[in-house]
This record gives sequence, structure tokens and C-alpha cells, in this order.
Amino acid sequence: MAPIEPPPPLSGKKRRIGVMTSGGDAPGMNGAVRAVVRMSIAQNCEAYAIYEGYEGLVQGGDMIREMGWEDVRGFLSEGGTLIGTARCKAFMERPGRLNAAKNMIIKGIDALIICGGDGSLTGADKFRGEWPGLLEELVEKKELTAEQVEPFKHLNIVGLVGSIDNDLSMTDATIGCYSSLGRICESVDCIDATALSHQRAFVIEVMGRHCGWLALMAGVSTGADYVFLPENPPSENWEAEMCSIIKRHRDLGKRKTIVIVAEGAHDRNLRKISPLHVKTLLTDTLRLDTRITTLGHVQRGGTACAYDRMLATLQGAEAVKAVLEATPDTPSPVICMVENKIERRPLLQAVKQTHEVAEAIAAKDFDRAMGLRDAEFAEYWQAYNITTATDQPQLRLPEEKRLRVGIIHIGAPAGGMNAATRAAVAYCLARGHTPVALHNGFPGLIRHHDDKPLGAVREVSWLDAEGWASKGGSEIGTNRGLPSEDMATVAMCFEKYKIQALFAVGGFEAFTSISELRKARDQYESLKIPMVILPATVSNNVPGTEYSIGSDTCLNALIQYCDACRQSASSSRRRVFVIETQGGASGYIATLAGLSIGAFAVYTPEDGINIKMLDRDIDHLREHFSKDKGQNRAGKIILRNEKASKTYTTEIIASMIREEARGRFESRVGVPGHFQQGTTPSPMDRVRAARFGVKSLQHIENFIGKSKDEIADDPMSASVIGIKGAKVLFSSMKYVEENETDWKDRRPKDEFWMGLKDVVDTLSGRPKALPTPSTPKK
Ligand SMILES: Nc1ncnc2c1ncn2[C@@H]1O[C@H](COP(=O)(O)OP(=O)(O)OP(=O)(O)O)[C@@H](O)[C@H]1O
Ligand SMILES: O=P(O)(O)OC[C@H]1O[C@](O)(CO)[C@@H](O)[C@@H]1O
Ligand SMILES: [Mg+2]
Repeated sequence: MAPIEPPPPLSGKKRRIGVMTSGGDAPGMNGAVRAVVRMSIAQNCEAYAIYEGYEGLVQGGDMIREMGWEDVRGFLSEGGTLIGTARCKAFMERPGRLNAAKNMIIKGIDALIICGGDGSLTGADKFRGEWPGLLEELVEKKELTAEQVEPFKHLNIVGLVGSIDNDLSMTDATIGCYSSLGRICESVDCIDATALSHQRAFVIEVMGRHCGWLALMAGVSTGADYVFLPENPPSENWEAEMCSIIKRHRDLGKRKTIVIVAEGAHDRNLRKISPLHVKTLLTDTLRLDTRITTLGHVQRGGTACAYDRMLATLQGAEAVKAVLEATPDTPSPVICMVENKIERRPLLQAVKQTHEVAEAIAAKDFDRAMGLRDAEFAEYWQAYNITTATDQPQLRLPEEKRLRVGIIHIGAPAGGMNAATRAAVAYCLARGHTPVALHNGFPGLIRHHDDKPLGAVREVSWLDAEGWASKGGSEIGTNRGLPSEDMATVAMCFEKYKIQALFAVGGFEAFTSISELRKARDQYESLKIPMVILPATVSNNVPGTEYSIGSDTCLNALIQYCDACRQSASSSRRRVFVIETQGGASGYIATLAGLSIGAFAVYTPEDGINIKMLDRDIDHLREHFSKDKGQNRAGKIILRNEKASKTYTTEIIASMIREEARGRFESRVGVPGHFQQGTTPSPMDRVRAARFGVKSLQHIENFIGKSKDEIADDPMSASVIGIKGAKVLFSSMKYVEENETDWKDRRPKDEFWMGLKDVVDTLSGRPKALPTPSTPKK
């Protein structure tokens, strides 16, 4: 039967892009839909939502509807998926896909962006592969004419990975996985308190039918005693092994036990490992009072964390770009994240590699299964094992290779400082090194190193640091003071307390401190030791890395604050909140928060603020509110970094808006201040802190056996660990200090995120700035 409705013409439009969410819902999916819709419109395309996943495509009609700019307002701060999702049986079969193809053509949709998990993208890949055959069949069966299908010969399809499971190969993170991990961590942190009180054991089941990412990361970020993953089942002898590890932890004084079991966990013979089985072992063998908690769907619920909002937004925008750049020969891409870089990878290959993991598991080839997950996964597994099992004789170094490692926190507190320290301590102990905490930064060391009975230089035991994975702030105390306050005493202390390596955790002051120590090596032999700085600051302004631990915790705190303000502003109607963010002279926090909440405008120190900018933004607000008839939930947020301008303070901007609004709308000020340091660190900060902590100590070990002069002569002996693009690497401090540092403004010379400001502006519909003398052309 020929279609009743011919494909609508796309006069003057480049493309008609369909977007859908499919499979299990995941926090952040709404952000992806918002980005696709708004970016499509901004790029002169039409955007259509396909409701209820593939079900909408198979059924067509009203389930495929055009989306306007305002239809996605507020999407960023909503959990689940507002356009619905489904697990669609019909699409699994060819007749269902035939209907789907027909509906796409009837609706004139010539590009499809699908946000879903491994199953949804497998379906997308199948659809893409069958497309020419489906069109032929539609013509053959006279459901469509040859002319009708002609413009749709090449299926333009792009995948976005949205799933809490993080189970697609070739991407480090899927939209939703960090939000889900956040829910798990919150729950385990809560359970921790009650477990500790009763000295109980808890067996916690987390989601992940075929993938252990959530279980592993939950283990790393909560310091669980044992984890079970489908990719890497425990040894044949796991029951005894698990009991022995847990017994040892108890013998060392631990009052609680947490075991995390992935829903898809099994042993090496693929027999399911159930929480009940684990509980029975803990009860019968170790006599522990044990409870089971199955977290279930709370893991999928709730609003998205900052990272997922950012990921969803950037990937959604990238997907539209990929649609527009596609040629008939371009393989369909899936948008991936590799460390800190958005990349397009071939959908076909990503799906194939994902299936290979399942095949390797089914064939009991677990090494291959682990190898097929991304490199990050194996590193986290290693970090987890080294920092958890206390008795691993094979890891211990011979006596002469063991070091006394000083650990110091410098600067303001940042989420993840304790987790990094815990990992470093556990690593040191596993290898036979002695971890020595230098309390309260350099001023603590200088003034209180030999206080009696408790000086600032203290060896740390496993039990001391064991509970630090989830603790916010700094357990060993942190301070902005620099070693130059009294370099001679610092050098003397290193000599006196036999500090043979230094692991520094902190922000720009930590960076400056290591720079000072490195330069003072000419004067003091005791400073000719390997030193690593792990950047940790809410401001994310440390040169040598694109990511400092603590910045993710800060963004989460900030978006929580902004969501509350937006809710208030939207409810009161016609209200603008001007919110002042931290970040020093770096606009990172303001910009990323702006991206995550859909800010109306973001003011950064890099661009400054000028009167033309304010005039234009206020005009835009006026125009926006003049169209508002009161039914719009139109709360607006402007983010202003604390150092964006000396003249245009947060208060002044809010007053200008109030004045210029002439009663049409009003403004309020919000200053979250130190709330931005957060309480408990975010899971991303915790897991990266652990991974980078272990890597830092491994880097330090490269210098074992070298003479003092050899160490001093090696530029890598004072280095900073960081993420640069798609890589995690160490950079020599000397190089970074001399080439990558803007010392005056205390930030990297080249800030990777500057390009993101355009995305914030485009997606909020902010008018483009005309170049003025103080906004130089890029
Ligand atoms: N092999 C396949 N062929 C065709 N369609 C498929 C295939 N696998 C999955 N799909 C389609 O994708 C939908 C979602 O797949 P699935 O239920 O596996 O969820 P997912 O996308 O993997 O998400 P998650 O696992 O995160 O919940 C299925 O209901 C089906 O419509
Ligand atoms: O209740 P549902 O929708 O079947 O989902 C459960 C499954 O979905 C997932 O959460 C992925 O979204 C799996 O980890 C889990 O097994
Ligand atoms: Mg899946």
C-alpha cells in the first residue's frame, strides 16, 4: 500500500534529524536529547523526537513528532528520559525494522541519532546493515515508490552511548554511568555507617548484567573488601580466598565488611555467584553478622550528575556535527569519550568488540574479556587489587629497594585528596615502602615537625587510611603555605626524617611548591628525590593536566545549588539568578557548570566582562521575557566567576538587570562559596584519585637505585600526573613550568575547555558577541 502521507519537503533546511532514547533509561539522556534538538535547530535542521525508543519508530504516526527550541527547556535537570524508552521486541525482527524504515521515510527523517546501550546500538547497526535491502523490499511490496525512497538511499545514523552499565567497548564512559555510580556510592556510604556501628558485613548487589564496570568502580570508590565482576571471575578457590582477605582486614582492626556483587557475576565455570551464597559464606565461615542489600532501580533513577550532563551535551552536539559531515561513504559513527576527549569511532567496530567481550566470557577466556574492555578498566582493576588485598608477598620489593615516601596535601581542600592518599598508602604498604604523612602542609612541617608527643611527620598504617576512600576534605590537613617560607627547614626535615620520595596532592600552590623544591635542589641534597604532584583543586587550574581531582565534586555541588536556584526562579517566573562561582582566575568551573545546567550566560576571567556584553545579554533577557505570557517556566541562570571582572561584581550585574528590566522581570544573587568544595567526593574524583595515586607511586619507583645526581638530572624526577586529551601521562615539571604555565593568572596557558563556551552559548540561544577591543578575535 502506498503511503497516504508523502515525505514532507525540507525547503531551506539541511536535514530532518530524528532522536530517540532506547533500552534502559539512563540519567543524562535528556541532556543528549536537548543538545541534539537545539544543535539541530541552530544548524538549520529540523529535529524530531521518536517516542518510546524503537517502538516509536516501528509504530510511527504520532510517536514521531517535531521538537521546537522551547520543548526541551529544563531537560538537563530531569532524570530518566522524557521522550520515553522501551525494550522493543518488534524491532528485533525484520518485519519490525521494515516498518521502522517506512516510517522514517514517511516522516522525511534522513538522519537518526540513537542514544542507548549495547543492545540499542546493536539494533542500530543491524538496521544500518539492512537498510538498502529494507528499501528494496518496501518498493517491491509497493509500500513506497522508487522516487520516494530515492532521497533516503544512505541511512545517516549516529550512536550515542546512553546506559548506566558502561558496557560499550571503545568508550571510557557512557551517558549515565557516573550518575549511577554516584547513587551506588551514596548508598554504600550510608550502609558503611550502619555496618561500622554493628561491626556487620554487607553484601551489596549492583546492576550490570554483562558488565562489571559499576561493581568495580563501586569497589574502588568505597574501599570495598571484595568485588565480583563477570569479566574477571575470582580464582577456583575464591571462597577461601575471599574469606582469608576479609579475615585479614578484620584482624587488622576493620569493623565492617563490604562485598560488592555485580548482577551478572559468576565463577570461572560460569556458575552464578549470588549474594546469598556470599552471605552464607561470611556467616558460616567467618561468623560475621551479614546482611544483603540489592540496590535495584535506584541506580537508574534521579537526576544526572555534572559529568553526565556535560558528556550528554557535548556528545549530542557532536552527533549533530557528525550527521552534517557524513558522506555516503562515511561509516556510521558512535560518539565516544576517551579520557577527556570526545571521539568518533566506527559503530560497527564498537558493537563487534562489545560482542566479543560477551563471547570471550562465554568461552571462559577471561583474560581476553578484560583485554577487550578499555585500558582504563584494567588499570582500575589493578588499582583496586593493589589497594585492597593486604597480603600480597609477590608485590613486596626487596629491602634495599624500599622507600620512605612523604605524602603532603597543599592548598585548599578538594574532593579525592583522601582517596588519593589512601591509595598511595596502600600501594606503599603492598610494596614494602613506608608511607609518611606530612601533616598540615609545609607550614605544618616547618613549625611542628618535632612537636611532642605528636609531630607533623607521622607514619601511616593501613588501618589509619583504610576508611579515607569516601572522606571529603583532607584528613592529614592541608595548607596554602609554600616551602619557600623556610626552605632550609624543609630540606633539613627531609634529611632528618629520611624522606626519599614525595607525593604531593593539591592545586596551584602544590604546583608552585614542587617547582620551588625542584629549583632548590641545587642548594639542598635532601631535595634530590623523586617528586610527583597529583593535581587536586576545585578550580581545575593546574598546568600539566586537563583534570584536577576535586573539580568534579565541585561541579556536582555547584549544579545542585544552581538546580535549586533555577527551580525557585522558574516557580517565581521571570527571575534571573546571578550566581558567583569559585575558580580563581580560571573560568573552568563556571563554564562547565554552565554547560551542565544550561546557563543563560557565563562570565569568565579569560574573557572578562564589558558593558557591551552586559547590554547585549540584558537586551536578550528583555526580549525573552517580553514573549513570556506567564505560563513559561522561565527561570534563568547567569554564572559569573569570582574574578571575571573587578568592576562588574555579581551584585552590580544583578542590580543592572533589575534596573533595566523595568519591572518585567527581577534578579537575585547567589553565592555558594565554600559549599562548592562539596561534602563527600564524587565517584569520579574518588576513582581517578585512586588510579592516579597508584600510578604516581609506580612512577616514583622508576627512580629506585638511582644516585641523587642522576635523580636531579632527570627532568621526569619532578613531574605532574595528568590527563591530556585522550592520554594519562606524566609531564616534567620543568617543561610545564617553563612552557605551559601562565604564572600571573595561575592557570595553564592553553585551557582545553575554552572551545566549550561556544556550545554553552549556542545551546542557550545567547546572541553571538561582536568582537570588541576587550574581546579579542579568536
Ligand atoms: N540484536 C538486535 N537486533 C535488533 N534490535 C535490537 C537488538 N538488540 C537490541 N535491539 C533493540 O534495542 C532495544 C534495547 O536493547 P537492550 O534491551 O539490550 O538495552 P540496551 O540498549 O543495551 O540498554 P541497557 O542494557 O543499558 O538497558 C531492544 O529492545 C531492541 O528493540
Ligand atoms: O528492569 P530492566 O529495565 O529490565 O533493567 C535491568 C537491567 O538494565 C540495566 O540496568 C541497564 O540499564 C542492567 O544493568 C540491568 O540488568
Ligand atoms: Mg545493555
